[in-house]
Amino acid sequence: MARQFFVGGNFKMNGTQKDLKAIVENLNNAQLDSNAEVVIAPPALYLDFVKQNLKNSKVEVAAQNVFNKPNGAFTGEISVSQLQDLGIKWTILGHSERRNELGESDEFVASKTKYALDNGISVIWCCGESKDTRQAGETIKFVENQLAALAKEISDWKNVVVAYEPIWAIGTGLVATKEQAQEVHAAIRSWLKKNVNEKVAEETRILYGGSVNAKNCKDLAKEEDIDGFLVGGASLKPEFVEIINSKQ
Ligand SMILES: O=C(CO)COP(=O)(O)O
Repeated sequence: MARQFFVGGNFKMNGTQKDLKAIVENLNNAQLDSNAEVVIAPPALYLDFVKQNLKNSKVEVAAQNVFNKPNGAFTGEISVSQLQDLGIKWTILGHSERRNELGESDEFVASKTKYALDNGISVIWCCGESKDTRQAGETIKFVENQLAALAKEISDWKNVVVAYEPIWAIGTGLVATKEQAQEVHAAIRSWLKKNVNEKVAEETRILYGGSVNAKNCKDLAKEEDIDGFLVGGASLKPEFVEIINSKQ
């Protein structure tokens, strides 16, 4: 089964209403690859604003994070039911910026992923190694450990998209080579085959993230196990359209 190409735009903590309106209008007016699935993740404060302004039915809105408890006394968090209330069907979880800056453990990320999936929210689950881990030759072992923590919690992978984002490539302009990315994507797929099952390995989309831009996306998109991208900085720019269309 061919996996549908998937492109996510992670706006991170960027944009005001004016900026976001311009980004959304650019997407509204663009010709987007009809075979690509596209989601954009604005800051939580603007989820509804972006959704209301989005007129291109090809594009869905995602949260950048969601909590693992129902509504209640959890200051600063947002709940699955609040996402559902706005008609949001996706969330990113386990981004390295949250793991590293905010101390989210593998177990916490896995628990939030389970909670979101159990309650009908699809998840872009992120993994990826630091520069030190890569230099120590431990990239694959590291990513496999992150996967193992997730696999302990979840059994249904149907609504999971994996994003491999090496930390040294995020926001640095140092994109992974297509060989480096393909090697880890293939390792993730073979881990899924061995530890979950063949169908999940075959069907799960594995995205690459880290300094993807209009120039490097086409070559990366040709790799067998790269099923799309999770884009940071370039998703705020008009070139995001070229990245969405990189498989055309
Ligand atoms: O972290 C990323 C997407 O989640 C990648 O960010 P950049 O594309 O800015 O490197």
